[in-house]
Amino acid sequence: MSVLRTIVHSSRALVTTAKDAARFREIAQVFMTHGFGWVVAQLRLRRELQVEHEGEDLGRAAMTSPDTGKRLVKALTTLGPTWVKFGQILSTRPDVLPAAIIAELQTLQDDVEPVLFEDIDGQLQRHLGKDWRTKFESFSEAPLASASIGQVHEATLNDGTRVVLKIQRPDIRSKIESDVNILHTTAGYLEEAFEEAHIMDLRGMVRDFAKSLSQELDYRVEANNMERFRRNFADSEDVRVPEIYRELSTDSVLTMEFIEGKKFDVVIAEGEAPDELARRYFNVAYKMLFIDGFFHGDLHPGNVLLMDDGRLGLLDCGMVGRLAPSRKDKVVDIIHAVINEDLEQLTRTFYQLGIPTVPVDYAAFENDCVAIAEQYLIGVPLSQIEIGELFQRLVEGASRHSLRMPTDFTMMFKAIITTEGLAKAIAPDVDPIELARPFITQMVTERYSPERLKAQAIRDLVAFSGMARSIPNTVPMLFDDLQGGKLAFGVNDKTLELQHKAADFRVGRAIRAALSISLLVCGTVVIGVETLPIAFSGIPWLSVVFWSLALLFNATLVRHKGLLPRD
Ligand SMILES: Nc1ncnc2c1ncn2[C@@H]1O[C@H](COP(=O)(O)OP(=O)(O)OP(=O)(O)O)[C@@H](O)[C@H]1O
Repeated sequence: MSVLRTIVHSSRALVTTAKDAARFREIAQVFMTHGFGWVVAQLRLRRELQVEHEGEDLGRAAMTSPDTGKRLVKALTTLGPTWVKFGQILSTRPDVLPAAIIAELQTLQDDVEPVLFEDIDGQLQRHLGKDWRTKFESFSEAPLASASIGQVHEATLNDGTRVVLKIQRPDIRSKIESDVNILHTTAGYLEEAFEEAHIMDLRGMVRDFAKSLSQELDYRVEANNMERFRRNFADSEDVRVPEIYRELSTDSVLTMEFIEGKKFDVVIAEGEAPDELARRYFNVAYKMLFIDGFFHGDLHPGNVLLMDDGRLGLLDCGMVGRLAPSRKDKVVDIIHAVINEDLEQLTRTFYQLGIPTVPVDYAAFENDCVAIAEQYLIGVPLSQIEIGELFQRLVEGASRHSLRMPTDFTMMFKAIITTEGLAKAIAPDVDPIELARPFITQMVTERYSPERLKAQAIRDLVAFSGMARSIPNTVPMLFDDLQGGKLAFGVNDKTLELQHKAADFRVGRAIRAALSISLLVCGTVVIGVETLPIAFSGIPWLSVVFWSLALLFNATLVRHKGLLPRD
């Protein structure tokens, strides 16, 4: 099993191998040289790795300065593709790093040497066969582009079709695996040394990162993504996704249709774009996000081409995001709340989406989020609402209350920020919310469509009947546990503490629900008894007592402010 996959499936830091040790030392040295000696010192690794302290040390206090961000960018660029990509992922996490550093990380670019053609030739022989040249009428040995994982070459098939081949650098897989291994080990050390790293589940972040890199390293995944985009946009006149030539593609070589066009960053720099282009771009991005729930994870201007016929050519589909239907419902709630300036609903939905790392004080969280949302929404015309920035600030706000956003949502927010930024750069007057309206309407219609409601009702019924069947067994067990004192928890770990509190809360709720139902039933039976000839004048009062007790138990169910019931 590859190291990347091991990391994806393992929750413990791996002990680095002897081969990794030299690289580990090199990485620590690079960070020290760029002013991060204090981190290495805090991890108590200086002596172990035998690294020397060179130059100025920025110290922890400088964490919010742009200079720290610039130095971090230099260190990551020096360390190569894995670290550049991880930096790019961190740049989408305002809940993890201060805004000044995020702004610098957003400038991270690959800075790589092209691969020699003899190495490319070796890769093509290994993957397409020794006679690979016979499969092409012509093949351009000068690269069209050289990126961190692969190099792109132009070619012509024997039937005259223009194609490009994305060919992986020969040694990239093992280099990335070794670096991710080190990154994972370092994340474990950082979690032990810094509480923030622990709260943010840095190892979990590295695991997600390893998963997405292992997908980027397998070009068959990119081919699948492209084919899915092609299906989703089969009827669209707005977009063109390159066709894949499967017989000339493997996990390390991707052969696809050549898309002739001008990159969006050039279009923007030339300043010649009509509003219609921004509209097209929004239509494509909104359909991916809101209708398909399957979206391009990196729709920056370098990955979009403007074709001669006005269509948009989509490139680099290795990283994609997904939103399940239930998540899309939350997006509807958020946008609905934004349009209606309903700050309470906006806050509540963010809370429901977040993953708490410690028990959350909901009232304080709500105060903070409402204050943030007010700045962006109240009195601001719809066309001028900066929705991406609002989400970013809300994610930051949530993190101050130890609420982490799930990865699919941070990816979605990043996609919205990129879309908004790009479309505004093309046409500053375009109104993103107005353009989103038809998509939101369609999402709402789908959400309440008879088919969806019927499917949901069936799912609820199945879940409810399962629960009803288990009540006769679980309620007596819960009473036994309660009497035996097994429901008392004594946990120090903050994350576990929360989970246990939530479990405790659910168990308590189940018991109170069972008791109140029993009391209601008792009250009703007693009323029934009262109607018998041997009526006893105290019985109606007995019923009132039972019902009042039932009410009292239920009232306690809704008093848990800090742990609002989640869905
Ligand atoms: N189908 C295509 N048609 C025309 N040009 C293409 C096509 N695919 C890629 N290119 C060119 O190659 C460049 C790099 O391709 P791509 O963005 O897919 O690589 P990358 O994913 O950035 O590489 P890496 O994953 O190694 O960072 C593009 O910016 C574009 O100029």
